[in-house]
Amino acid sequence: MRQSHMLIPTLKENPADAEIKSHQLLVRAGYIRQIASGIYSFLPIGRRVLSKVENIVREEMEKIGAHEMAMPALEPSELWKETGRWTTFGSELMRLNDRHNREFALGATHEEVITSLVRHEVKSYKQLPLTVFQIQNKFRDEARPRFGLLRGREFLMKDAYSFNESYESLDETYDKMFEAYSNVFRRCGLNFRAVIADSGAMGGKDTHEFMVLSEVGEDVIAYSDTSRYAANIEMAPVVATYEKSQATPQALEKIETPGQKTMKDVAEFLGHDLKEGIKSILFQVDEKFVLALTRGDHEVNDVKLKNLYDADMVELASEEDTKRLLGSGFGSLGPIGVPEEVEVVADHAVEAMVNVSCGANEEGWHFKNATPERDFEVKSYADLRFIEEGDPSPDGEGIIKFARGIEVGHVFKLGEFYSERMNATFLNDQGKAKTMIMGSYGIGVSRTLAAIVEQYHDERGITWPKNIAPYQVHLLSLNPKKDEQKELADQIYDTLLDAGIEVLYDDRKERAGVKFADSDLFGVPVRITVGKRAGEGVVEVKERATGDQNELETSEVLEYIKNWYKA
Ligand SMILES: O=C(C[C@@H]1CCCCN1)Cn1cnc2cc(Cl)c(F)cc2c1=O
Ligand SMILES: [Mg+2]
Repeated sequence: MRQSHMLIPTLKENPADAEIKSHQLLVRAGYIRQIASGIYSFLPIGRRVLSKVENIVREEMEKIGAHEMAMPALEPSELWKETGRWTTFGSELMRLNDRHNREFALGATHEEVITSLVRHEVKSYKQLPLTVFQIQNKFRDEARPRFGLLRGREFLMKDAYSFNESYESLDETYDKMFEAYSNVFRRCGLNFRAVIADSGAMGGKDTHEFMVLSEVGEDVIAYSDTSRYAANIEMAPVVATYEKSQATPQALEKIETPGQKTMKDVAEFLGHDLKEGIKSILFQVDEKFVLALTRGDHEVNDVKLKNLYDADMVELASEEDTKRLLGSGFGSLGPIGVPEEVEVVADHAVEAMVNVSCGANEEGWHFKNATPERDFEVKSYADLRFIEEGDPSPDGEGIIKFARGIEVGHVFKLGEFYSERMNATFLNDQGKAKTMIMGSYGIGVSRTLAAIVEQYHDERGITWPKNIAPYQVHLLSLNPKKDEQKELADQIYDTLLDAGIEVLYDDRKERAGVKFADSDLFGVPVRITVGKRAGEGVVEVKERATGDQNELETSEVLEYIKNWYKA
């Protein structure tokens, strides 16, 4: 393609509202332009890259037998009323009325739409399993769109839906999707982890998020430094074990600790380190009051507490409830002498503790030499703390490290939530009507594109992976006014095009400096420059990512490019 005819508006400066590299570079290099907050146009080179990502997704979906279709973006509200989601989704679901004043949603996701289609068209187990997908713009009125394509209000998503006759069959489809997603993100050159996002016990397989490791990611993941284990920070189970202290229990002592508020203050005041104190936090768990104990240097994981009680609500007890039940404020709470109505649970680490300090449930007083079971009852010991860097990985391989992640994919086992409410049934091999079992599987295609830029750029611009770049070769003629340069560049352009190479040809009447700067911004992997040695039939070839460059005879160019892309 000749740049003299193309719209690729590049900018020297970062746009004011662009805080992260992918947002800055995609705008500066003329890939996208914002029309409104969180809403973007893809300019020609942006559209080409988006298609490269789309096609990788499409190929991997078709490889596992998912069939592409296209569903409407206009979703009748009646369908969302059948599942109750018309009300549960508030202002994030964009809505509009047609000329007859009928209500529609602008498609945020398509479980209802696809289920309403399948319930009419699928009647027999012989038609299952069925997996369909689409690649389509979704609309979600995010309260705070930010970071360019990473959190937009209209964005490109691949959403797939599976309909299975049994949970075993759903597991098979889920595993195939899991594999396909790994292929997609590997082919996009991304450093990613499949993260256990399940709120259930360790290894719960109801849902995984695919996270690209990046400092600008919104989520924190705990991952193993030697295996592929990764889990959402609030889900990651702690498998660390604790050596029971061999110390002889000393006599309990009540000590005045005036003005010592935090665990750190108390530990310093009593002259021991944090891990020799017990942290006691009072929670309200649904209607119950629970005093959760952890070792002084650990943090209570309220999601785990919620799972332990299978509760709907877990929150810190109020000041007045704390005072009423335990007789003191937050700084002096402890497990000794708590009333019946307060249940005491403790993280496993507490069980191994002897002669430790804890609050005395009296303002400004603490106990020294407290020992579990002798001095206080614990109703149950459980994994109640947040996992920490350095903890052993739950899969037994390596140790845990933290990273921030950008969620680019999410796979769900939906079960019967939609098919039951929408009466999507099939006749099984006994002729009995059964509710279909569903899965749903999403990839943020435009978000993936931005995540690739986050992982592939340098100070001069984007450094696309070979199979994602908008073109394979960027051909520059530095001074088209010089005939020998223009003719040689035109000749190389035609040779490459005839060989099926994707070429972006900078034939503009611009200064060399402008051409080089734009070329570095675009990030096309290989650049061929026709300059002052054109007369000798010699051109320069340069690799964008490594900066390696050398000179080639015109006759060597095509072979060089073919080999470079075969490697
Ligand atoms: O989208 C999913 C589940 C899967 C993900 C993969 C592709 C198919 N759907 C979850 N989710 C997230 N945000 C939403 C936002 C709005 Cl406004 C909405 F109305 C619905 C949803 C919603 O359902
Ligand atoms: Mg998600």
